[in-house]
Amino acid sequence: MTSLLTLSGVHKAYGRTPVIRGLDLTVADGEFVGVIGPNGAGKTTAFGLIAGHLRCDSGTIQLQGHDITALSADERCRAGIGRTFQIPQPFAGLSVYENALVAATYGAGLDSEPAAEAACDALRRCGLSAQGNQTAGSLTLLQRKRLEVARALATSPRLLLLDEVGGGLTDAEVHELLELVSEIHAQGVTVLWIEHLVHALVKVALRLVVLTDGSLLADGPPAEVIASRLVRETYLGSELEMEAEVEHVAG
Ligand SMILES: Nc1ncnc2c1ncn2[C@@H]1O[C@H](COP(=O)(O)OP(=O)(O)OP(=O)(O)O)[C@@H](O)[C@H]1O
Repeated sequence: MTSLLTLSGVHKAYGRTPVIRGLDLTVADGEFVGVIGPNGAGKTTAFGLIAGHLRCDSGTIQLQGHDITALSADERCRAGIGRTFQIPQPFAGLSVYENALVAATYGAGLDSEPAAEAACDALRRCGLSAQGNQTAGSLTLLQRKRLEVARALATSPRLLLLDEVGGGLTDAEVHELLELVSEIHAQGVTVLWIEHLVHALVKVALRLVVLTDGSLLADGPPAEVIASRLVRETYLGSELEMEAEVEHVAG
């Protein structure tokens, strides 16, 4: 598999507080990578750096061998990076279809006809075709999660960054979301998914990376990473819920 995304020696501080410390990460085309780590580890910051919503202090980011470090978020979106946000902010008064259309038009920069096609396609893939005319504000929580994924998909990404889309869902709803993301991955989209629901993530991710204090603590097959003593020790004493997640998966 060829390399799709490469982070080399990436650093980022907020003021004087370093948050990402020399992060190196390579993701091959077609991978499905889960990203875990305690609260404040820098996971969302790393996504912001990859998607261009934040700037690296130093280091480089490459997409398909091209240096994208200096590109804006819009340019990176057009280069094939789509993302969801931890706190989804759909246009509540617009219809579901219009929300996807805005992403295709302004995110991906498509003209009206291809944008309409991309929006419809994204809604279909996310099981929201029947809700196209409903306002986004009237959706259930699971449908809002689906819409968040659809908005990212409407930009036709090669690399999809999912930031805790599973939060707040019931087990059955999480299962539906896993199926949705697995289908998207099977359609050829490379997935990088931050999720606190480790037990759910390990069912679908083929590789797991653990971020702690802004650098990689572990990287490998999910079962091996979760079983690693270092990883389990990192979660010990962290939030109880997370500790339980890791212990539950490790058995
Ligand atoms: N805009 C900001 N300004 C200052 N500090 C920030 C900012 N955004 C995040 N931080 C801090 O940077 C650190 C890393 O935050 P980040 O959200 O990247 O971690 P995370 O691993 O995604 O955490 P969580 O799992 O809680 O979402 C935290 O200590 C956070 O408080």
